[in-house]
Amino acid sequence: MNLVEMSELLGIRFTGENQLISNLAYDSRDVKDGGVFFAIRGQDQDGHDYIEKAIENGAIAVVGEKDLTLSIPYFQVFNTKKALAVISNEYYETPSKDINLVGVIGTNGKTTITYLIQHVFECLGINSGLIGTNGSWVGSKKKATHTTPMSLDLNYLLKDSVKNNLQYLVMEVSSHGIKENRVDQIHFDRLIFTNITPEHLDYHKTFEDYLFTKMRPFVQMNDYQDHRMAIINCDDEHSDYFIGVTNGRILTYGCRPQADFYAEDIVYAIDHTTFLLYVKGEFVKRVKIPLFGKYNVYNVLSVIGYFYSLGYPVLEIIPFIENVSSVEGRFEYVQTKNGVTIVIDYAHNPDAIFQVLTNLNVISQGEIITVLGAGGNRDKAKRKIMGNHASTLSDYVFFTSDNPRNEDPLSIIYDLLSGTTHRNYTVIVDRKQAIEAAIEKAKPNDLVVILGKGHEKTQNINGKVVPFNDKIVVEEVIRKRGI
Ligand SMILES: CC(=O)N[C@H]1[C@@H](OP(=O)(O)OP(=O)(O)OC[C@H]2O[C@@H](n3ccc(=O)[nH]c3=O)[C@H](O)[C@@H]2O)O[C@H](CO)[C@@H](O)[C@@H]1O[C@H](C)C(=O)N[C@@H](C)C(=O)N[C@H](CCC(=O)O)C(=O)O
Ligand SMILES: Nc1ncnc2c1ncn2[C@@H]1O[C@H](COP(=O)(O)OP(=O)(O)OP(=O)(O)O)[C@@H](O)[C@H]1O
Ligand SMILES: N[C@H](CCC[C@H](N)C(=O)O)C(=O)O
Ligand SMILES: [Mg+2]
Repeated sequence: MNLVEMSELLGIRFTGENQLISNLAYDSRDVKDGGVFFAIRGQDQDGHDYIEKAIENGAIAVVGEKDLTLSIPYFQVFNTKKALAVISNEYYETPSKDINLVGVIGTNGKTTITYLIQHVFECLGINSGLIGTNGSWVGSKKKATHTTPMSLDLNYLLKDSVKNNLQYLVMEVSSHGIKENRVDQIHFDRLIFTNITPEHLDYHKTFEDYLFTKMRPFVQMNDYQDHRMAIINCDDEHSDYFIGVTNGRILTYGCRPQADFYAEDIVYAIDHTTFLLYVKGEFVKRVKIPLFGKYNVYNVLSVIGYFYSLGYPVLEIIPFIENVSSVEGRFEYVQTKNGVTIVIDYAHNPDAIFQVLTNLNVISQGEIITVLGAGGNRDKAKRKIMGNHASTLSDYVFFTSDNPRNEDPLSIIYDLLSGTTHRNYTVIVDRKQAIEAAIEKAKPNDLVVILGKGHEKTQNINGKVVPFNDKIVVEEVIRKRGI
């Protein structure tokens, strides 16, 4: 791509010297000789302040929102993130068109579903890639900075997937990703809707904005592939909105007979769940999944629906799902020699906490001792409800820290405590000590449920990122106590 071509895509008249673009960057530190720098107004910083740095690093042009006169060509646009999505899509030759892309959208379940889908592809011997919270895999493993990467990084990963001959790519689509224009221009072949419950209201301000943001890709998909299809959880109270905006074919899943993929008679155990599966009203079989809880039945139904939509017989897919291992940080558990079960799970919003704890109450034979914190610099409204669920659905709670970031850890904990209805808790700010105390308190048959951080390997305290992993802490405590 050259500057003239870029200007045409941006709808801006350009009469300067035409030059070839050698790279695109939205961070001045990533600009190389011959590159175009996209200046983004951020929450903490303003990319426009780094234009000089970008020029020093070799930028030949800048795209930005402010009214500026520069020593190199400057393209003023209304929204730089939107411009970056358009340009990076063209720069990489619309790679999303050249791969079967499935996007998973919803408050909870995205990482689990994407992992299950990739596992099934692997079992089928089909090359597939994955982009999500726990990293991306498009031929080689890459660490993720975001669940849904910036448009430029996403288009690069998609191009890489095409180059690596991946036939399918499954990706998590976060509401931040949609609102930050990271998935503009992306051609989804399938979309899965999991559920929507309040989350990220610090960013979206209202639940309606969160809902309409999540609906956007379903509307966007109407402009693209003819064989598009959406797989929608029809038990979610907002599912009609998603069904309503989708022009393509729709498959539904849920625990009501009206659903195309329907589960009933769910039986729970710590290490598995079974349910009767019906497809389009026909009984298929009792399915046994090595995953915990009703919410995972929903996740599995969506995966069955997805493969059905691709034309795979359901009975061919089920055995693969029945032999899956658990997703890192999602309901991973150990049983100690003294009969205590310790669960590590990524539940970090009200609905996830509610789901995990209500399901655990069904199987619990002793007490439930929960360890919970809430993220700093994030949605404050959810904390009270999280605290309420933890205290009403557990016998005892250790309220602690979970990435306080730049907030005072104690004030976050006070917000959690404001939702408690009785005094069945202790506050221990240090997460390691809280985990130790919870395990120490547990008697045989009790469940220790450590929520919120799942797979995370670090904790952000006072803006500093320090190594921290719930699983390693648990292993250390077990070893130290010889239990
Ligand atoms: C709300 C949000 O998404 N913020 C994103 C936003 O950050 P920001 O607006 O604060 O950026 P900033 O740090 O102020 O910098 C502004 C610009 O200056 C640039 N810059 C900065 C320094 C420099 O030397 N040179 C330079 O050019 C930066 O690259 C940036 O483009 O733009 C940055 C990239 O330009 C992102 O890294 C950042 O994501 C932050 C880290 C983040 O935490 N996002 C989370 C909330 C998020 O997106 N989460 C969702 C998952 C949520 C879920 O489902 O639970 C996700 O998809 O990951
Ligand atoms: N379908 C579901 N409905 C409600 N809760 C779920 C569901 N699936 C998983 N959970 C809960 O949510 C937690 C996070 O699950 P998962 O990582 O799959 O979701 P996610 O949508 O990818 O989350 P994130 O937006 O943080 O990336 C799990 O650890 C579990 O507690
Ligand atoms: N994608 C979510 C992850 C939250 C995980 C939890 N441990 C926290 O830090 O709040 C976010 O960035 O808001
Ligand atoms: Mg995720």
